[in-house]
Amino acid sequence: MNKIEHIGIAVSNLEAASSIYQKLLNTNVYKVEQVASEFVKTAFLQSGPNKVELLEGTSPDSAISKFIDKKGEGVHHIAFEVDDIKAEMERLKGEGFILLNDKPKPGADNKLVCFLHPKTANGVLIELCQERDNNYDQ
Ligand SMILES: CC[C@H](C(=O)O)C(=O)SCCNC(=O)CCNC(=O)[C@H](O)C(C)(C)COP(=O)(O)OP(=O)(O)OC[C@H]1O[C@@H](n2cnc3c(N)ncnc32)[C@H](O)[C@@H]1OP(=O)(O)O
Ligand SMILES: [Co+2]
Repeated sequence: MNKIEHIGIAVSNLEAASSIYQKLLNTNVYKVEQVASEFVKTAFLQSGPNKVELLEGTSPDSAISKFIDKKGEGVHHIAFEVDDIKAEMERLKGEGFILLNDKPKPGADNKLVCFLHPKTANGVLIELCQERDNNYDQ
């Protein structure tokens, strides 16, 4: 596990939240990306080594929409950068963590991702992120 790759924040309105975080971080959104498979629209900001991912649900069934319905807006997950997501998934499975997807899946910002259930990480949803290079076999 390398550095924190991003902090995911669940928001009800991506544009309004982007404007707030642009003021807060004194930088502009560098990428807006829809991840249809996750039913989310994301906006990324980076200041120094700190990356923030704002997420709006695009369907009532979206994990983000359900999170906001239940808990309101706020910090949704912590993503860690990994060099080899498959190896890390095997290691963490062996350590008793519950993986929410059994294969790496495409994420935003050119990553392959896997999520760990919050109940196996003291109530925190954890995301593993590996840079998605072109010749990655799914
Ligand atoms: C991939 C694009 C992008 C990227 O970076 O590349 C993203 O980050 S996409 C982010 C959105 N996608 C996901 O979050 C996928 C993984 N999440 C899930 O599979 C679900 O959200 C899950 C399993 C965490 C929760 O499922 P669900 O909401 O259907 O179940 P419950 O509401 O019953 O929740 C079960 C239990 O977990 C607690 N919970 C839910 N979400 C979170 C959270 N984000 N952080 C901490 N805890 C969470 C919830 O409160 C329930 O707890 P309980 O004590 O049983 O009430
Ligand atoms: Co994320």
